[in-house]
Amino acid sequence: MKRARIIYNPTSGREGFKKELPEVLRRLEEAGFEASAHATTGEGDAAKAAEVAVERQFDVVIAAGGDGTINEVINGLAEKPNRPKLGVIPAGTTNDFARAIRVSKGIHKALDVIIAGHTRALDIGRVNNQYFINIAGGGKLTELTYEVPSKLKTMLGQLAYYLKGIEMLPSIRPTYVEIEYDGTLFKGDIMLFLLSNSNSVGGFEKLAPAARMDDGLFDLIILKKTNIAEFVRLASHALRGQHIHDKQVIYTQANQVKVYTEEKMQLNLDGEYGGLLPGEFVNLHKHIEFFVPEE
Ligand SMILES: Nc1ncnc2c1ncn2[C@@H]1O[C@H](COP(=O)(O)OP(=O)(O)OP(=O)(O)O)[C@@H](O)[C@H]1O
Repeated sequence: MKRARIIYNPTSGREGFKKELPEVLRRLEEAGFEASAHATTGEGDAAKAAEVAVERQFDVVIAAGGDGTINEVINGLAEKPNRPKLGVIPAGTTNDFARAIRVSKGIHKALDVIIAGHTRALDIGRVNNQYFINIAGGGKLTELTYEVPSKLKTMLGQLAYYLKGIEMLPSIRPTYVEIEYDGTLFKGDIMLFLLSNSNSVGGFEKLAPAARMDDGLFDLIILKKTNIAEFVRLASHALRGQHIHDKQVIYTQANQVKVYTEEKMQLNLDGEYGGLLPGEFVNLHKHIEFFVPEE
């Protein structure tokens, strides 16, 4: 019998998963799994729970929560040699990663995908000793994702980010960076850089239009120094995927990217604070097998 370990964040989103847990366990048992669950207790706990699940030789790990929880679970699995298959149940405020792998938002629909059993090996990113699945970035602008209080996010969802973004806009300054990508060197002042593994980022579905999750490459976006008016114009273009040809934007693909900074620059990994740059990013090709809908 296959064994599945659910790792869920009882506080994420509108706390909906907790209520559904008994039914989720029942359905997994009915589908032939021996299933058990771990409720995370706070920061870092989902990663630890994932490591324990590998040690206990679970065949499947199911991460239920927002992007933060899935990111932690990946961090717990990434360095292990015998990685279990990973199912994702989007139950957070931001579920960019689930959207990227076409797992729809309802808990039971997501569970259907896991029970159906179709999997695909996907790339993940590593920077210094941390892992990310969807996106890494730096620059003042990316910092707004963790300056939004989580209570506000629970209440307002995506809107909370936009409100915070508008509030922060006047204080966003460019930063001098040197970015080396697969042998090419960029030097200059930037508003932000993003390394994306998927094309679904913070509600911008067309931010990295060429991104594929199993091509061994990141999509690299560098937004050079702009004023506020230019920035607002570019953001509206980005919603339609029209930013990639702009002269203020570098858009390319790379397997390895090094980012050097002189002043302090925070690293954002999947929407959470990931320490300070500099960093060396590597795309780990088809590193984890995910349950995805059959195309
Ligand atoms: N029991 C808990 N109490 C408080 N925080 C927790 C608990 N378990 C996990 N967390 C933290 O919540 C973070 C965010 O969770 P997650 O991404 O699953 O949900 P979310 O609803 O999208 O949350 P957020 O909107 O805050 O990103 C996790 O990275 C983790 O540090």
